[in-house]
Amino acid sequence: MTNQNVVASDPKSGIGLKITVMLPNSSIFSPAAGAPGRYFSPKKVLKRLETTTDGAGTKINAWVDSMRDSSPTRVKSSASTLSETEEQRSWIALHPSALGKFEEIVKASKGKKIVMFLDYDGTLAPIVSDPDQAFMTNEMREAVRDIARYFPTAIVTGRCRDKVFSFVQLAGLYYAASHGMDIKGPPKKRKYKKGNQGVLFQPASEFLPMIDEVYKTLLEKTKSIPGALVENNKFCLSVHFRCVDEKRWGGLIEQVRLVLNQYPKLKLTQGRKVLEIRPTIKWDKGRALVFLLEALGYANSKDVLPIYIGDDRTDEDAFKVLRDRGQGFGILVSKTPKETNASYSLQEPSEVKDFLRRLVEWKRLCLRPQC
Ligand SMILES: O=P(O)(O)OC[C@H]1O[C@H](O[C@H]2O[C@H](CO)[C@@H](O)[C@H](O)[C@H]2O)[C@H](O)[C@@H](O)[C@@H]1O
Repeated sequence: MTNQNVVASDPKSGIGLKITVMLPNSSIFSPAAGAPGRYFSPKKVLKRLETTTDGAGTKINAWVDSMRDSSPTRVKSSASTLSETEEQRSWIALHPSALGKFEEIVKASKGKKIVMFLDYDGTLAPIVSDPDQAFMTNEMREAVRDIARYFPTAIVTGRCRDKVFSFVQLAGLYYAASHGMDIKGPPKKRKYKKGNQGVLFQPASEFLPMIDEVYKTLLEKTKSIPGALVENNKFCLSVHFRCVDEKRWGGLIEQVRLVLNQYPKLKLTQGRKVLEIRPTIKWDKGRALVFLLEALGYANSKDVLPIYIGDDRTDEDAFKVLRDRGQGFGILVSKTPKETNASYSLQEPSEVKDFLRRLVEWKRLCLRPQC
């Protein structure tokens, strides 16, 4: 257990109260309580302190609260002092539209090679309730294909590689699937050894049998929960709760936690209405981005401008890498203010498509002889 500061605002007086509460230590996943700048009503704080626990002592209610927040964590500044519009305005000032600041972005790329990193769900394709139906539009496919003609481009996704390829259907890209644990380059690259069919890195291969076993167990354990869906992403698993009645979220997380208690080498994280199970190895989308930059010959290079576009909590690892390196830009796809390490924002996949098209147009103009 650790002490954490939670700021709760009294609904009547509107006064913010700073309360120190004990929260479970979790190397697996820290529910959002106590995150900087987050505000909770006293009722919500008390709810968090309820003592429903699973076998590992983790508070189920804290998980359910966190599941409600979804991904990434919504910014909730003091509701009593800031209206939603003001909140939106101050967030946009910090994370302006990448379309509005397009000139600023391309100016920063002067003398540098742009490398594009694109998340899939929520970025290239809109969020839908059935994960098997998350198709991207043909217009988006064309925009990605054009982008990849001018700039090295990688799809960085939690999905398994075959699945995301069946959606994207573009061969000339890098694919960093299963949250970056399955990285493959374009097929005809001679740069990589013959025979490896373009596979560059699979840091979690030893976990395959375990992931498969947990997949089967979770299918069994969750089958009585209507709407619950377990997706096998090869090196990781997704347990979807988008179609599960909120009253049953507690039961679902309890089942998942009970199974995972038997597998200390797996960890649980959270995405958009999804629980994600992954090996505890130190690998994420941020590390995959660094790996790909190195594979492309840009290790420690100042001549590169990586641009990463994503919408999810897992994309924050990549945004953070860019921020820490002071290199390139993260662009968060979100309509609402969220805690993020991204520099810019776009509202939805259609804006992502517009941004990609503008980059292509700009590059074509630059390649003209008079430019
Ligand atoms: O890294 P990503 O490409 O963003 O993948 C993250 C997860 O995306 C998918 O789930 C999300 O999209 C679904 C379809 O729109 C939606 O139903 C679900 O609620 C979202 O969480 C995918 O199904 C997961 O396996 C990925 O981990």
